[in-house]
Amino acid sequence: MERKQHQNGRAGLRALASGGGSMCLEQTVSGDDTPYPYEVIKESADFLLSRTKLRPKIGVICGSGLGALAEQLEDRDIFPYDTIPNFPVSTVAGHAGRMVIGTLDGVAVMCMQGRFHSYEGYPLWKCAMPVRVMKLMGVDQLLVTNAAGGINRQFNIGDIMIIKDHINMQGFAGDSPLRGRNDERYGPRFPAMNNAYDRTLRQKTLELVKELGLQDVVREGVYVMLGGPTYETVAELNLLRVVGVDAVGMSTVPEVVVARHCGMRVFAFSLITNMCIIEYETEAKASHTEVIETATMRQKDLQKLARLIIKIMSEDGYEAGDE
Ligand SMILES: O=P(O)(O)O[C@H]1O[C@H](CO)[C@@H](O)[C@H]1O
Ligand code: HPA
Repeated sequence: MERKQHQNGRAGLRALASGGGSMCLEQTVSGDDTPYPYEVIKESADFLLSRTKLRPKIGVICGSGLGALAEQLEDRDIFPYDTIPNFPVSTVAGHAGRMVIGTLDGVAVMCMQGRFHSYEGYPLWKCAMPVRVMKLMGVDQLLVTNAAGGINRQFNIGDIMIIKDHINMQGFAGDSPLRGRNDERYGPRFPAMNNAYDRTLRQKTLELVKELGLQDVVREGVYVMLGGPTYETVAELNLLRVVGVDAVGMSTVPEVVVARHCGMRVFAFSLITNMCIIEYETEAKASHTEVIETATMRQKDLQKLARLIIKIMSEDGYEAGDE
């Protein structure tokens, strides 16, 4: 049953966080260079906690065109991003821009129906700030989904790639959602990033996809995030192929880095919405229309897979620090 759509959020510390306040916090949060302090994130978390009875321990981030999963939740509380204090807003087609808290097969989950990308003008820490909000609400396992272009020539459009590792290209260039003063309440200054994508969850999922009839379309591979919003040139794609990338997108890595920093267990998959074009002699072009069309076509299977992963997560019952 749909419960309510919240409309009356307040700006809260938003003015303060953007430099408009008068307390000493002002000096530490004066621009996009500096992640929101703990208190600002806590305000967003407390806002949501005070308006839902549910206490989700599992978070979901829906990629381009993949937000229909949020429609499957029962007993939903819906919060458009512009009603949540301190939240950015979604500006991309296929990202509804709402936080949906509800139950899926009896399990409480909070689901971002749409995410934030760096090409929208957001710094990486702001793209990933909802993950910290989830953390302060009690979430300790995160399912991240995205639409991605297939680089691996064995892949087909519509395949689902379980992410086993990523290449943090922005990190190579000195940018990171963790750039700036480290807050030990989330995690250490230098977090490890091997096994970022939980091995047990990947193994269990791979064992069980046969029961869903998805064994022929589920793959594993390496994801790279580029800044976008341009799709890749042929030369760029050739470079990515050489360094072992299987799929390319413009998201996910900042969210996963922040989730791992604060001890969350992470599972992520890419829907291969298009095959990257690596020939010069062609009129074909990558397009967001194709991305959304494929995502819409593959909704049912993606929802089946997401339900399976959420079931595995809830049965395993993970808490930060368990590994
Ligand atoms: O990663 P998600 O949000 O699924 O979206 C992907 O699709 C868009 C490009 O078509 C880019 O935003 C890319 O990152
Ligand atoms: N490149 C980058 N990002 C993407 C793509 C792509 O081909 N498809 C979906 N997101």
